[in-house]
Amino acid sequence: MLALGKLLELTLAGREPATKIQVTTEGTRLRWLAEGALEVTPPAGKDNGLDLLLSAGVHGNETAPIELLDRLLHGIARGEIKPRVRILILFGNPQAIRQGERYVEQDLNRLFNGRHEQAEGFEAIRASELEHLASAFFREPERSRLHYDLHTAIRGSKIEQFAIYPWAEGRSHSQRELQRLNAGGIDAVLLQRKGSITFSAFTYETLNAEAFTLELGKARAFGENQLVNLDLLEARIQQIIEGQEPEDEPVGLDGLQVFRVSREVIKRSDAFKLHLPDDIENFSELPLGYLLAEDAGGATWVIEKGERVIFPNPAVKNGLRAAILIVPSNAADLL
Ligand SMILES: O=C(O)CCC(=O)N[C@@H](CCC(=O)O)C(=O)O
Ligand SMILES: [Zn+2]
Repeated sequence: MLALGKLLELTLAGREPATKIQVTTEGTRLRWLAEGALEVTPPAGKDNGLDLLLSAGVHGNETAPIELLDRLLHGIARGEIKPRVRILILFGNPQAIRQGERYVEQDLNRLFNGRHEQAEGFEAIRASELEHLASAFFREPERSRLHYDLHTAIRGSKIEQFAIYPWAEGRSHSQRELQRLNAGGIDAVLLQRKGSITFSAFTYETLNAEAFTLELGKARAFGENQLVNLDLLEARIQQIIEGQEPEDEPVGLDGLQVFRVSREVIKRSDAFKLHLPDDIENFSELPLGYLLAEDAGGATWVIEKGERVIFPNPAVKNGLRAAILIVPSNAADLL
């Protein structure tokens, strides 16, 4: 295997490769760009016009998606996977990956769309670097742009694998991309209704890519991901990379559950209290009228009809999202 196929090993060791460019016998070029960042270019004449950004490890303790990208890159570096698309592989937060932590100083996935300019520390610098790497990668206007930012969640989930679809004024949802995801084992999509400061929101809103955060199961340490089954997604990503997606797939989104964001619960102060058991699962429906959270100044969040909760986390810093309330939706919301 070409040495640059060992991007994860290099990243875990905090080392730069001696050789920055390598080419497989078939002519696929690997180029090391920065820590945890590698560009793959298909052989001349074999490129089908898609630019595919695959990121994982934006949260350092979410290892199953990092292992997935490592497997795909090994396949490419051994010549077993034959790319027909340009690919940018990014391990988002190398320092946090080495430490096995969600983040070191601050949540990298709250520093995009310029938010890093108002922050300090190495995660702010990394967010800026990731924005530059993604912008340079998606530089050709006539090519298709697709970004999957791969994550796992802190807690268990009633729906294990789901996508978060960012929002931008005037943009419609791509049925093709949703169908692709559904074929890759993604069972639900959550539609955002406003702009955001996550990595996928940056590539969607600012770089005009089709972009999704993909939640793929529960976060565990390296080597402990036997319960996270990524077979369908891995097979689909490999098909996208090789330009080999089936042409005769049934059209439709019948297998995909649709939710939309009802409200975000923002923690305003140290007085914030979230009234949920520690083991509550994502997508749990809460009773109408339930007092979900309280904050300084008498602020309260009371559950409205049909609301379910995902990503509850009272430990976030003040000013950040401590939970999302969502409601079931239907294809009519897929504009
Ligand atoms: O399990 C949790 O509480 C968080 C899981 C996670 O990291 N989710 C992403 C979602 C990003 C998005 O909203 O697109 C995050 O919180 O950054
Ligand atoms: Zn995450």
